Amino acid sequence: MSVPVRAGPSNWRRAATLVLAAGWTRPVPAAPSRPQPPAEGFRVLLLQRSASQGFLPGAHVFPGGVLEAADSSTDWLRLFAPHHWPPRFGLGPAPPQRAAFPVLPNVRPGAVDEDAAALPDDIAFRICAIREAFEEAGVLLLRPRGPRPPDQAPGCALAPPPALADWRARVRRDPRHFLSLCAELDCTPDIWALRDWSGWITPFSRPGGRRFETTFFLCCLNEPPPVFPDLMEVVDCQWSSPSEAIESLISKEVLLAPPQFYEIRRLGNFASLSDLHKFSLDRESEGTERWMPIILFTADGTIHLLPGDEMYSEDSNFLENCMSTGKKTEEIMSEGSLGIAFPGSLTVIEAKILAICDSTFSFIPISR
Ligand SMILES: Nc1ncnc2c1ncn2[C@@H]1O[C@H](COP(=O)(O)O)[C@@H](OP(=O)(O)O)[C@H]1O
Ligand SMILES: CCC(=O)SCCNC(=O)CCNC(=O)[C@H](O)C(C)(C)COP(=O)(O)O
Ligand SMILES: [Mg+2]
Repeated sequence: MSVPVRAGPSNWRRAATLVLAAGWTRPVPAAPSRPQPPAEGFRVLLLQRSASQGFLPGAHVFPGGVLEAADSSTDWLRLFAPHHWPPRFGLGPAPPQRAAFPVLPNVRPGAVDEDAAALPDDIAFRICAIREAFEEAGVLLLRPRGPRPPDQAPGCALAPPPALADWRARVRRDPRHFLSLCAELDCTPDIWALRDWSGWITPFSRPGGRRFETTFFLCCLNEPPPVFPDLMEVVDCQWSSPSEAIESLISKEVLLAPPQFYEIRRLGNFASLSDLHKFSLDRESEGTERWMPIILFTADGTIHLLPGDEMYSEDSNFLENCMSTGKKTEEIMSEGSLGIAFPGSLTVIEAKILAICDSTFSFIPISR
């Protein structure tokens, strides 16, 4: 095993993304390719990125993007007052910080002026995810200003505002306008509907490659809201059950990057929206895991290793480097060195099907 590339430190972008899961009770139209309704009873929103995007062009992702200074602005305090205030804004106790590999350098260029007063990250990243869902998909996760409702049932999105296109253009031009939109509607971002879910750090792939430190939230909605792709950053959308999304990946109808693939596989463990919702509430006190895949270049392909894989190494060297091997992907897989001995992992057959994608994926347990 060698470590071929030495690179300068990456330029980290802090980002947030939102897994929107909606109960699905509508009759599914019979289509020859998909005769069966999904077993899961819920679907997740996937947005197709424009082919002209600099990062993951054409891929299907959850709504999300980079944290803007406006998301952390203390101007939000006036809107949340008098019902909610720092540090938790009614979110409940802060989840424990889990010791995590890797520790990123504490350099956060561009995102937030560290000298200025700012909202706590837990709030700012939620506002970011909600703003991005509005910008990219026209989905408005707001709730009327006022005390938090006592129950924690799945939420619902607000109807899109009249002049959606104007507001969206304004917010895209200047993210501070998202606060103006909320004020005009006498609402706040529904930060309480978002559950901490996971975190993903873009692996090192090449010097100067784009790297994100992305916080993933889950939001369960009783019903799928209408979606209006912005037709710029995002060109298409679909509500897919986890099994439909994986089928589409295997048949190459969609391209999913490892974090989206892994999270969708994991969502496939839940039979209903209420199971998923209950799970997301129950686990909140445990804190989330934040993972960085390590890219392993084989003689004929690429493998993304994940924590738990036999070859995964918690060595900070791999923060800015890949692994490489002279062996072929098939050989590595047949050696079982990707953690396929773990119970609940993808079967070798599924793994081989997935290997026809440009990258293969890690085969650690996709468990709850
Ligand atoms: N009309 C368009 N077509 C393609 N990409 C667009 C676009 N308008 C904005 N984008 C890109 O979408 C990204 C914004 O993503 P987000 O707001 O979700 O963080 C930016 O990418 P860059 O980061 O490459 O500039 C931006 O350039
Ligand atoms: C080299 C191959 C890869 O990088 S695979 C991993 C790609 N994904 C991530 O790094 C983290 C998850 N990313 C996302 O959810 C989104 O891509 C995003 C929200 C960071 C996108 O941000 P954008 O500003 O481009 O909309
Ligand atoms: Mg985006």
